[in-house]
Amino acid sequence: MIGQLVVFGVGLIGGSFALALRQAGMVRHIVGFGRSAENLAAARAASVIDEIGGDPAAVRDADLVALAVPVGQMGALLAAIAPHLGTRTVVTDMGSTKQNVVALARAHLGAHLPRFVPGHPIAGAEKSGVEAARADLFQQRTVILTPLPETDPAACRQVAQLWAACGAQVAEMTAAEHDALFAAVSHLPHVLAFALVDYIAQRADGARLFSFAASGFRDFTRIAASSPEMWRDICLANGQALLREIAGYEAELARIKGLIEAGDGAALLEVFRRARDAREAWLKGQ
Ligand SMILES: NC(=O)c1ccc[n+]([C@@H]2O[C@H](COP(=O)([O-])OP(=O)(O)OC[C@H]3O[C@@H](n4cnc5c(N)ncnc54)[C@H](O)[C@@H]3O)[C@@H](O)[C@H]2O)c1
Ligand SMILES: O=C(O)C(=O)C[C@]1(C(=O)O)C=C[C@@H](O)C=C1
Repeated sequence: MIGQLVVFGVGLIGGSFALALRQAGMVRHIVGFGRSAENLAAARAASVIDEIGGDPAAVRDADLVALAVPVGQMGALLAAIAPHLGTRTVVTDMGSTKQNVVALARAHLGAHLPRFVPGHPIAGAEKSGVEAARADLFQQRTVILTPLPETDPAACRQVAQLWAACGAQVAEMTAAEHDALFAAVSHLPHVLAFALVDYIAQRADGARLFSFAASGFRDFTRIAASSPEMWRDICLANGQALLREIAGYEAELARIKGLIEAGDGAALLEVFRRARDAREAWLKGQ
């Protein structure tokens, strides 16, 4: 049970974390900080938070500070809270990239670094803002923690217990492993979805194409409805790993293009069967 939780960024993820902890009876008082007064007022009205924060110095009374802002905002936020953190306060984040957040924590947290637990819930949606927050968002989902060699094991345990109370399974890996992995299975697909929609939208006949697009296009591009700011920040923060995955995908597309040019139906069938079987096996293993 934590007395005071301070959430920076009461959107889909920060709001869902607050709701899940409250529903689990794990928190007494929640203070929310944000950039948009309207979003914070909605969070207060929906009892996602108990209080709208004003001065970042309020973190001195917090048991846990959760950073759920776009990863491009983490540096300024860590710098703003660092001078005010109480010695017992644990800080965690929910950013989709980990090496940059860890580097920023190293740059700003000083002696407080061991009380920082980098994290990433592998759950979400294409929706943003507190209206999209749900108490059950993390049920049966994985949360990855990427503790540093310096991280206090007790702080790490506490964050893991809180995520478990939200219904999640907790896994640990290094920040570098995390960023390489999610470049392939999360960051690349988002870039592809945004790119496909933009490609169609920029064409002179885009409106006509959209008017005939159906469920295949809708399914492939659902995630292009995601927050542009969040995805810009992820692409910039994990650029190297993402560029490697884009190159790998380009090579795969070039192979398929070659098979179409050659009229090689047997080889196309083999690729598509292999992909369909791999997807089925992945879904069965979920
Ligand atoms: N959306 C997902 O599927 C998903 C999943 C896992 C992790 N994440 C990560 O969680 C974080 C939050 O994403 P989200 O989907 O909840 O976004 P969101 O847009 O729903 O919420 C982010 C909130 O942070 C606020 N904010 C932005 N800058 C701020 C600042 N400097 N100080 C205080 N508040 C600020 C915004 O006003 C917004 O309310 C991101 O780092 C994202 O990469 C997202
Ligand atoms: O379901 C979605 O809409 C998501 O994009 C969630 C998703 C992903 O699976 O790629 C997106 C980013 C996060 O960092 C974690 C999860």
